[in-house]
Amino acid sequence: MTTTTLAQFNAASPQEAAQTLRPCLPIDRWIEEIVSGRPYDDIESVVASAHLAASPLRPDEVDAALAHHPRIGERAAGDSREATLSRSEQSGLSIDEELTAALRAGNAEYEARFDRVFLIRAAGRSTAEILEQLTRRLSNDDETESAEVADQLRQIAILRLQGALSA
Ligand SMILES: NC(=O)NC1=NC(=O)NC1=O
Repeated sequence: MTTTTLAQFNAASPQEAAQTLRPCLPIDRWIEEIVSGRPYDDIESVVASAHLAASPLRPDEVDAALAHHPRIGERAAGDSREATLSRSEQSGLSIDEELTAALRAGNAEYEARFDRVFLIRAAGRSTAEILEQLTRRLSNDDETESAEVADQLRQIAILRLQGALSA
């Protein structure tokens, strides 16, 4: 994970600053709002700006961003920054056959119900907890679930941003 210092981020060209943000959340409007808020006094201010720009995320923005997330339990292929991040976020998942099979079935059920990949902030969560969340969210109505997906996406973006910037 290459980190950028806050000073470098503030001093970079808009294009370079955008490159730091894109693997966190590939939404142009979100990236541009944060880039245009530079210079920031501290990382907390960048995070606050990122949170504001992601509240709310439009449904079309969420759908576009989801395309960059592999299924939970499936290893992201390739060596892009996003794939590397995704693999590290999912590194805590269990290799227990039963849990893995249940997760695979849950993903399929979720995709049949909501017609998109199940997205959850995986960092810091066990497979059992992810399964629990998946099961709970399966009974959400569409509107509630759309809001939950946007919130998970925002959490992943903020975690990635905090990992990408160093003081
Ligand atoms: N389908 C997913 O939830 N994917 C992911 N969650 C994360 O926290 N990182 C991912 O790639």
